[in-house]
Amino acid sequence: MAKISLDKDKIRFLLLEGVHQSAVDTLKADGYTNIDYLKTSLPEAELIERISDAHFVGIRSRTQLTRRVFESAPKLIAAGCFCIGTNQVDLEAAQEHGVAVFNAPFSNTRSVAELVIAEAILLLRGIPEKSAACHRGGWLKSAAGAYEIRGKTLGIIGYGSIGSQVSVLAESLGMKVAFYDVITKLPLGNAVQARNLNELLNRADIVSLHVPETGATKNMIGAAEIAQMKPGAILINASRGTVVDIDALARALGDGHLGGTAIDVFPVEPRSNTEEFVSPLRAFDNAILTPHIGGSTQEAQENIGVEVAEKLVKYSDNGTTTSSVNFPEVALPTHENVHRLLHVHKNIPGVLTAINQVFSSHDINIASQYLQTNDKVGYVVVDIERDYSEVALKQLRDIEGTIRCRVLF
Ligand SMILES: NC(=O)C1=CN([C@@H]2O[C@H](COP(=O)(O)OP(=O)(O)OC[C@H]3O[C@@H](n4cnc5c(N)ncnc54)[C@H](O)[C@@H]3O)[C@@H](O)[C@H]2O)C=CC1
Ligand SMILES: O=C(O)CCC(=O)C(=O)O
Repeated sequence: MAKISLDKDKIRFLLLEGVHQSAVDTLKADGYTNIDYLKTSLPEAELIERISDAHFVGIRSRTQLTRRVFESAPKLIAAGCFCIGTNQVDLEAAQEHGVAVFNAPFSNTRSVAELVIAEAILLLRGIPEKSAACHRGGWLKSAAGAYEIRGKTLGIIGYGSIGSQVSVLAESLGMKVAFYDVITKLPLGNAVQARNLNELLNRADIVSLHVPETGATKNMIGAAEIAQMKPGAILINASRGTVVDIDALARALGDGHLGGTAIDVFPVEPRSNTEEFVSPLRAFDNAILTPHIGGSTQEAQENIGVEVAEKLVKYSDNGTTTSSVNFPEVALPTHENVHRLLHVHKNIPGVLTAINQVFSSHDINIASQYLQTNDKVGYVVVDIERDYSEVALKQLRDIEGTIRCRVLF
């Protein structure tokens, strides 16, 4: 029969936002050479044009994969977020279009945690203002308002991978740690879980945010929450820009209620390094402002490049979806001497029966079959021992509820 699956050099990858070279190397090592590599993100209209014939797309946090983008990407089978956060992707639209989304849930955790600790030390010493004064020819030699972090209380909001890593580093420097999380978590070391957000805000000298962007975390820290913080306390946000009300924070720096801040993420971030960064926080020397680089270290980016590219390769080569953030997870063995059929469909009754009916009506022997579902989507993988007709494949694609059906040889 005619070859139905694509040769590797025909499978097109669109990599944006300058993902690390390790991603390109990993893809090439596995035979994927058709790679369109861009250093920047793309605005929606341009992205729609570039993605129209891509099978895989790789992004970081700037590129918005919207419903319109998925509607314009008929060949797309997977998206790789070369970062932790996946809030820039319409995960529901991706799922409805049969696009599996992968990320790197741990590779930049340590980089963010180190930055937060460094910022806590610098802010408690008043270094940002002192450094800014030196740059302008000033000389603020004084111990007034300068403190060690030893013995101070760090309040962590969101005790997940990053929050708990910050907790360990902070304790190793002699800090006390309290945390607030919506889930009851095992505290590491001597950390204690606060009963509610206000309790944490009331007792912490430094508050650091490590929650994902969700409806519940939008403006989680606004004027009312800042008012609960101790006079002179420090606020650090390296999570997502939507979590802090920046105008309220600027007012609290202006009236002196807060002693300083470090912000790495903003409600609106420039799309490229040439676009102007606009924020009311630019007015304050005691605000460390960084361009969303919490996870931007060589170590993290290299690891992320390999990790996400390997997940894309695995999905392309054998259909494995382990650790996908929006797809039913299936860990598959290699498929030697069989053809492997991947069928993604709406999770509605009768699809599996219909699939099996097609196989039995064509007398096709099934070597093995795997099924996993979530509330919206079903993912069936079938290894077929013998040759089969394109008619059978068309019938499989025509089954009601089918989103995507592809064959691996
Ligand atoms: N600045 C940067 O470059 C980077 C930023 N990030 C951001 O950091 C976030 C956290 O990363 P991880 O620690 O890996 O995520 P994680 O998923 O391991 O931890 C998040 C924690 O927040 C908790 N949480 C969720 N909603 C909450 C709420 N409403 N109130 C209190 N706690 C809540 C969760 O229960 C969980 O324990 C990411 O979602 C991403 O947005 C991640 C990496 C780099
Ligand atoms: O490196 C990036 O572009 C984004 C890092 C980040 O925010 C994440 O990993 O969630």
